[in-house]
Amino acid sequence: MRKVMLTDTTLRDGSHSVSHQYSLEDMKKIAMALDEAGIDLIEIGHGDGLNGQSLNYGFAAHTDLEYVKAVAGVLKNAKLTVLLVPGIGLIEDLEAVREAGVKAVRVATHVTEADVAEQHIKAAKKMGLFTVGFLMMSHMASKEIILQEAQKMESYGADVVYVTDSAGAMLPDEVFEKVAYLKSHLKVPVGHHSHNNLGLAVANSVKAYEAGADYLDGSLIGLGAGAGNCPTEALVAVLERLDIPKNVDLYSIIDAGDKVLIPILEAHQKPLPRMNSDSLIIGYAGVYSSFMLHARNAANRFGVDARDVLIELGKKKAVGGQEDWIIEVAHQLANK
Ligand SMILES: C[C@H](O)CC(=O)C(=O)O
Ligand SMILES: [Mn+2]
Repeated sequence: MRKVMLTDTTLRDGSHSVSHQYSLEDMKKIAMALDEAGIDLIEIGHGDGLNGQSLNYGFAAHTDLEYVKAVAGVLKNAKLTVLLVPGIGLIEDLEAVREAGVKAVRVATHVTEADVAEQHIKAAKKMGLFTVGFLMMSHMASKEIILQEAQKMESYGADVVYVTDSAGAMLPDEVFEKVAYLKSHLKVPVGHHSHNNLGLAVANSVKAYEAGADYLDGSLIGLGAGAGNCPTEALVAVLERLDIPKNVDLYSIIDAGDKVLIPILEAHQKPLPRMNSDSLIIGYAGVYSSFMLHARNAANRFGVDARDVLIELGKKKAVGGQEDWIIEVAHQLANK
């Protein structure tokens, strides 16, 4: 059986769950626990990636550079990783965090827009970074289109390409079909990042492995946008039951969640992630997970149902970066 590499995103996607308010000490403690447990890549920073700090996406307690500087020195084995959405993050931002100790980057684009990653992937490779192409909202495109976009990322130099289920909208057979198709046509390895909106994150991750994925994602206790990500500790337990080799130790990763992350969430007075009716609707409607908070706010403001706002955005095929649309949609629904 081939080994699976695990990326933990508690400190990046998971930062949505703490409104991007991790302190430097929180980041350090969690990163050390993940590193000790054997996580291969630890992704950190604002939930929306490098330079995500804005009125649209929310201001973080610290800049990405401050977080990177705090964490880089405490990791022994894991690759310190950031996420970059071209247009939100700039090549200069990547250069700055690379100088501060970042070893890997995931360059994320909407599933049909790999072209916008060309300069960023090429620049990342030139900087000597392990570079992952991250095709978001992969439920919105056919396997043929995903392959076409993945091949672009591969041609720019990506070391791995991800089928990313940003909205937690994909079903197990769909994950298998799309990952297997990429695996049989790409030269580089394939990865899968899941969200738990339909309660399928662990099952979909296992399906992705069975289809040939070599990289899988999780976050401690499933922290993350919307219903959260695939819970790393549950994924590790299932991989262990299936005898799939990995570098992560089960008890240490469980302890990282229980003894390190949960007390930090309690100190921030933040609830643990769970599937609720809103996040279920996100998976059902097939919209981006981080739309949830904005949809709730807009729904309250205009006196409409957040579920209708999300379903309408799904019909309009709204993508990350179009958060301003949420208010417009809520306003239109209110005027109907
Ligand atoms: C920028 C996004 O939050 C990346 C991600 O984690 C996803 O699409 O899912
Ligand atoms: Mn995500």
